[in-house]
Amino acid sequence: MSVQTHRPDELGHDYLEIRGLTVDFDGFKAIDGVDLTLLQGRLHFLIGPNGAGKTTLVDAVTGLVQGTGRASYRNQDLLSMKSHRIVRAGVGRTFQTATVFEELSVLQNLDIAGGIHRSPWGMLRARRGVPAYVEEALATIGLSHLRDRPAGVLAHGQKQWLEIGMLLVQDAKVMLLDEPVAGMSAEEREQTGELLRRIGHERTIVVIEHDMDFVRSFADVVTVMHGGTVLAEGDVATIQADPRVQEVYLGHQGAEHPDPGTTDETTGEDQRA
Ligand SMILES: Nc1ncnc2c1ncn2[C@@H]1O[C@H](COP(=O)(O)OP(=O)(O)OP(=O)(O)O)[C@@H](O)[C@H]1O
Repeated sequence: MSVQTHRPDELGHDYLEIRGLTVDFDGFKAIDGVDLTLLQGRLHFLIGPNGAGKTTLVDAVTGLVQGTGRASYRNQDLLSMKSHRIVRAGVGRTFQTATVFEELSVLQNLDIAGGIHRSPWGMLRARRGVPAYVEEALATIGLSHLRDRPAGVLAHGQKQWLEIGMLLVQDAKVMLLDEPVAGMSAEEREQTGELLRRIGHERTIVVIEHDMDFVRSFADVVTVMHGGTVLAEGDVATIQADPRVQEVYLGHQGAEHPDPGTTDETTGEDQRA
């Protein structure tokens, strides 16, 4: 892939810049001096064997664990901010398990998520109709026809899309998604990839993923983590050809740590043609 010669802001892109990020759990460095530049408009995937530090990195950037170093977004250092302020600054995340309110309708889930930008007075006032930005999010995630259904009855994939919709109504410009296609059918995975492409033009999207098929289909940039550090970064072809990456996966061969070039980590199936 081409070498970056300009700062991202000189190119008019929004971006999140992580420098020297370290997370220390009682002397164990789960993240150890990570540098990453995550740029608007490119689907950026974070891969790596179990325990590589992917989720901890997202936890640190979103204020769930304390990190040192810097995570700069629009002239603010996220590492010095509380998690609710990070959300208000436009940085949102999803978790490995969906966190929607199951008894509430799809619409109510979105309305509550959008509430972070409304005043308490605005929250209390009777709402006249559905706000345009909620309608828009419903259409984008393809759930308009299910708007009045309780979120609990949604299919697994639809719940993940609702979570992405909740980030849309929060106006998250940076989205950090933790294994969004885990447990989805092939069709749902394809639809999720298309959704991320659609919303990714105007946003900085980072996806933690084990499903190498999904990574190959949709990644613009892949960062491989190992032992709390960045092992390699590049497009899919570059990553698959990198001997260090092959070593990390092949060196731990088995269902949990397969070769990224040939195996689907979620199924363990060999995908060589
Ligand atoms: N709160 C914690 N206290 C101590 N160690 C932790 C804590 N959270 C995570 N770790 C350790 O930090 C390392 C990185 O974990 P992390 O969950 O970030 O990895 P990961 O790359 O997301 O793995 P997976 O793909 O399995 O989700 C692991 O060794 C894990 O056991």
